[in-house]
Amino acid sequence: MDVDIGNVLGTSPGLTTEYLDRLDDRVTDAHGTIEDGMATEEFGYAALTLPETADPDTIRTTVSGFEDPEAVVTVGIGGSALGAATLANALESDVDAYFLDNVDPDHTERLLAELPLAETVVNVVSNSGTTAETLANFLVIREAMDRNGVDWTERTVVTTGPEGNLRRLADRHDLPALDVPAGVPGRFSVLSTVGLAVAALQGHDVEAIIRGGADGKASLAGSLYDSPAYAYGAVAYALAERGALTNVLLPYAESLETFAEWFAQLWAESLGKDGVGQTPARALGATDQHSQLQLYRAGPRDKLVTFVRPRERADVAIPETDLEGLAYLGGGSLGGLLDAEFEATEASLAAADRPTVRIEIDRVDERALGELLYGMEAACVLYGELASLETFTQPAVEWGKRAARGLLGGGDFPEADAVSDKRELVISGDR
Ligand SMILES: O=P(O)(O)OC[C@H]1O[C@](O)(CO)[C@@H](O)[C@@H]1O
Repeated sequence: MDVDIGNVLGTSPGLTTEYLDRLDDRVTDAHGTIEDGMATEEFGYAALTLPETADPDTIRTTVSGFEDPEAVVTVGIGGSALGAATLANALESDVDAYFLDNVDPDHTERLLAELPLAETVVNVVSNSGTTAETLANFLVIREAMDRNGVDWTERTVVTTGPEGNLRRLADRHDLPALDVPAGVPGRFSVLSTVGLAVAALQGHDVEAIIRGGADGKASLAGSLYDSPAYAYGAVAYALAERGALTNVLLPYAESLETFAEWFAQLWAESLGKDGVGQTPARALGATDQHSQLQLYRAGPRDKLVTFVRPRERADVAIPETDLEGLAYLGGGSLGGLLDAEFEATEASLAAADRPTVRIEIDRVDERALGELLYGMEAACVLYGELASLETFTQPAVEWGKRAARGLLGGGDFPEADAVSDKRELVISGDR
């Protein structure tokens, strides 16, 4: 993974090499804190040791009982689904991967109708074992299997913490079960059982993914000039301090679209604390050049645009054409056009003094994905150290959970009362 930060120098907002040199002293200190945290497997920092602690054999053995599944559906949400989805949507496989990570009845009903239930593995993932959406979806899919004469206990694998509903369920029905590694928040758990069980079921090279993470870990160093991940985390932090309060994650590869979704949770849930943070925006190149680029180039100077692209990819030729004015496309390729669009968009933002960072990987394969995912996690941890944040917790999400639970009669939560205090000013279209 390479990180090119040249296009944040002299932009507006922007940085200088003199400032980066001064910031580098703080990066050195932060790296020391991160290394200490890794050495003691401290909560959160333990995520950055996963390339050494992840156990691909246990993952493969645990899912080996499912002979040649046609599909795997992951029932989980947030970090319990997005890492596996990033890998599944980036890599090709004959085993179809689906994700039930919402409780939209229309979507769930359509998915259940589509799934070959008797040939599907249900991969239920929840660290806490109490997440309402996950448990509700599991109960629904289990009932669907019952209704279709499929023994759900033969089709289900569980990944969860040491206690809770899912652990008890796995014990009661002797289900294959994987442990969520201790001290690893969901959004940092892709390089563990949480993110890798689906990859194993889909026949991907799990060891290569972990090796990529190890490449990322090996590239951590006491200077941002020696560590792509720290260079990115430091620059994102410094630009946020200068008003770049939105970070547009813009991959130039359809296979990395879900990676942007994974990044959004990592960045928002880790760095949105105490009234500060940098809002992750998800976009896709070249498509969003025709929908959002206007704002990035001519809107408020409050964004960093992070390009992510593979240097190599398959390609498709564009046939020769006599269409008026389009001859320049004929004989080229879609990949050549995508590359030209990327270079032009990057240059367009630079010409408007808008800060951008270019993250490049060799290709979208297991090892490069492992390094990219690890690198973004390390960048996030560094940003959190520089900003003195509680990077690994997410207390703000609990209020809404209690309110929803109270509304559903799941306990006496004052937050639920606040729902009825909603201020109303409805402008109706009804005539
Ligand atoms: O794995 P669990 O406990 O179901 O949590 C799922 C997700 O919900 C959150 O806890 C937020 O509510 C995320 O941090 C986490 O990734």
